[in-house]
Amino acid sequence: MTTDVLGDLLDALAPEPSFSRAPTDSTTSNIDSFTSTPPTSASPDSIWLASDPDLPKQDDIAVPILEAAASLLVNSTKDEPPSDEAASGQQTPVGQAIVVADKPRSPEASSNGRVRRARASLPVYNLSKLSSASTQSKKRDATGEKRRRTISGDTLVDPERDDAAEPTDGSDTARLSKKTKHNPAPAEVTRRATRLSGLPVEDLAKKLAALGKRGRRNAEKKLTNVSRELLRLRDTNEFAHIETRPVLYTVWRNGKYVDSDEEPAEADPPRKKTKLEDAAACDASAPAKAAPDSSKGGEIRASTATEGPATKKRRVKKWLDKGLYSGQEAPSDISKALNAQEKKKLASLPALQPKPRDKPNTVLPLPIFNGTRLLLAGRDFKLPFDVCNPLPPGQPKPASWRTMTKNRFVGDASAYWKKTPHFEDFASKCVCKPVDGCGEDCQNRIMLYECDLTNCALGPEFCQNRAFQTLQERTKKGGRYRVGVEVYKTGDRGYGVRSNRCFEPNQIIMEYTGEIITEEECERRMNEVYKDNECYYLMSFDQNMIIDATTGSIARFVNHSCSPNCRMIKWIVAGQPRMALFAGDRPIMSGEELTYDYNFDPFSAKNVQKCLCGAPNCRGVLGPKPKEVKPPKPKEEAGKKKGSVKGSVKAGKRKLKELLSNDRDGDGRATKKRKIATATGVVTTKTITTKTAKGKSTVVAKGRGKVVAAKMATKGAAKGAATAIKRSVSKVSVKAKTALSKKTASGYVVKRGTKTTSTTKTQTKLSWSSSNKAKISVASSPASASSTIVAAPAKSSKASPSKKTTERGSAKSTPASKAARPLSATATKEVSARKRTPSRKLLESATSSAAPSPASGKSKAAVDPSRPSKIRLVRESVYDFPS
Ligand SMILES: C[S@@+](CC[C@H](N)C(=O)[O-])C[C@H]1O[C@@H](n2cnc3c(N)ncnc32)[C@H](O)[C@@H]1O
Repeated sequence: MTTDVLGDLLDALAPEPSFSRAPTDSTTSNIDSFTSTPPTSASPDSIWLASDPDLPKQDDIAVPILEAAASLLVNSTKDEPPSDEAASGQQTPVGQAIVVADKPRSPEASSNGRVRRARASLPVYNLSKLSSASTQSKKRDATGEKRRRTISGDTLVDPERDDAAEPTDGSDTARLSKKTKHNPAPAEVTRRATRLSGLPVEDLAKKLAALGKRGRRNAEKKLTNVSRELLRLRDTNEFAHIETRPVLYTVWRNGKYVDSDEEPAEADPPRKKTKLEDAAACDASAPAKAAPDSSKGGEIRASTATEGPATKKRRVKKWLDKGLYSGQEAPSDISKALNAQEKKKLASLPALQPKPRDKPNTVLPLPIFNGTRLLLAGRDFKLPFDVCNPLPPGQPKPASWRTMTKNRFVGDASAYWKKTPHFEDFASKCVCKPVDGCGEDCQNRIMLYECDLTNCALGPEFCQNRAFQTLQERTKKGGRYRVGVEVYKTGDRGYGVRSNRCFEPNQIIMEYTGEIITEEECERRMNEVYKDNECYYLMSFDQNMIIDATTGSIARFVNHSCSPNCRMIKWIVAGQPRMALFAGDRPIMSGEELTYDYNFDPFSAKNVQKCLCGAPNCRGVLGPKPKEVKPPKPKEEAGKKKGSVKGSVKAGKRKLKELLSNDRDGDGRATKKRKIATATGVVTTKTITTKTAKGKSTVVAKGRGKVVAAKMATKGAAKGAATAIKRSVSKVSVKAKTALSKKTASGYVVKRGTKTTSTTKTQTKLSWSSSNKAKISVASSPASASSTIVAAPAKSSKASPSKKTTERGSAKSTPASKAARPLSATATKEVSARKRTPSRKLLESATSSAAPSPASGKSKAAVDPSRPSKIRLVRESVYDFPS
């Protein structure tokens, strides 16, 4: 009996994937296809899933069958009388064989093969629905029966066949399936853990091993047979997971299966209470409360009472389809705006009537038809204040050039720089307090020295005189807004630089960097390297050196304008001269082209370029700045300005420049107009006028002239109009010690008078004078507080009249007073020629221009004792002679 049962069991198990546990090599492929075969009577899906290695083991699937068989085995070994079902050829289906409620402790197995946990209270589940048999529930039976196939051994059993068509091989599994179908589970079935059933759950592999050789061979043989059937099955829709019948959905509620056929249709689940209902409820509970106001509420209640659950009425936003100004009168003719009648009507709108209790409206709304008018009139688009407004991509770009973010000394420049440490003589140190914040009165600021740890007691949190540091901070992270400028192609002047953000007045914008070269190197480059260039990026810098920004920052692309919005200013930063572009006195808007006045002196007519800046005051050519002649102020006005000028004198170089015309000393006393050597013929004379704010010292300026690279005479358009140029204005603060009779290598001569002051502000006017080995006479007219420097060419007679000569003097620039000027293309080319052959005519005119000096030919300064203490800071420079 046991052997028969086992045989049946093997037959039943033959097509099951569990057999893949002991495959032979020859059957591996079959097993593969076999394991991926979906439908079996036991659990089709699980077989398909078994092909996935990540999914539960196949043992788990085989276990229920084995257990079912085992239960049969147990029954048979005990020789128990067959039950009625068994007698009638019906056996307990798998689902029922697991547990029956009235035998709680009897051996049982989970219907789906999974080990169940024991539970203290044995809840009653409708296992026929929950278990795999539940998939064969009534509904499933009705709709999904056709899909079920039963595999018995190697024979597919047609589920449509009636009971008479019993499987021929007597497969228990097939029978079991049938029984399951025809014997619905009893109403009360409980779930029990398999491990509590007492039956050992044997491993299939063990069972196979126990079969012996022959048994295994039989089993394998059956497997190969089965696989052919399964291969056929593979082509079915079911295998390909093509659903041909509708999917049935089951309903679960509170963790329990709800059979819609069995259970009476429940009322709709409680809807979320709408606010309206809440309101109605509230109203119902407290009618007295709601009664006094709102007839509306009453309506709502009425409607809810009569119509049942109220649906929320959607609020319709009028303006969605009517527009923002819906309900307002529009002008009959929008091009004429409102006529009087319409205005009157508009004014009578109740919404516009003043209410006595209303607070006054301080924020005025836009006029109602503002938009209409704007559309009709139009307006240039302009972004708000500090919005970054870069150009769109795809702009033409200049040919690539090597950029340099820091100045670099090239060749002898470094050595030359070190040899002349004249800045140390004027090393500035401010005495500002936190409350001052290194503002306009800051000593360093006036001297154009940037504050740092060494020369300023205030930290960066208080000090406002750290423009270069601020610039570095601003730009180090990069980004268009932080950089704030971009190169763009202008219509007629090549490339230029525009702002893509706004800048405040006098704010630092970008640094002008490049290679710092000596004059000789500049000359060499002009003759050899740049000889075919159209644009030059050379600018006079400091100590007669030149910045060549051919390799440098984008500041080199900044164009000239006769009415500029920026300035190029040289500052001393940590002892080093640095040049940067600063915004002018007015703010710069986003999108403006950045320009500064080149104050450009071409060396020859060849180099005169037409200026295309388009400013109303355009000089017509790229040339030097004309002399500023301002009408003298009426006395009264001058008197009124007494106090203000005093303050303004402290205001630094830029403000002093403006105040030059007022010519007032530090005490507010009006001074006489400075004598400025006027240009005669082609000679350009530089005059340095100094003025101090305090003290009574006498200053005599004396020194030797030296050609400054950037001092270029005008020719061509500027010919004959060469004028004394107010070159730069600076305030110089000198310590008493250093100020005393100190002649510096840079050509400054500073003498102290009777009293010393620790801080003295000096206003410097610089004009250029020409000379050949110039002996500069500095003369102070008793009547004038200013010193005029005129050229007294000592050996002019020796010069050939046919040749131009310019001799370099020994003048050095002050850190603060030297303006940045681009060099003309041929500037340096002609310098050497001029050195040797000065024009007699020019020299004569130079001499004549020295005529006002009482002591022509010698440096001399007369002192006006009536004048207050002054330190006159004189810088001498000799200008070359234009032909
Ligand atoms: C330092 S570069 C400026 C950048 C130059 N536009 C470029 O494309 O490289 C100086 C040259 O620009 C031109 N330039 C600058 N400003 C000008 C102006 N206002 N009118 C005419 N040309 C100007 C002149 O050719 C001048 O020699």
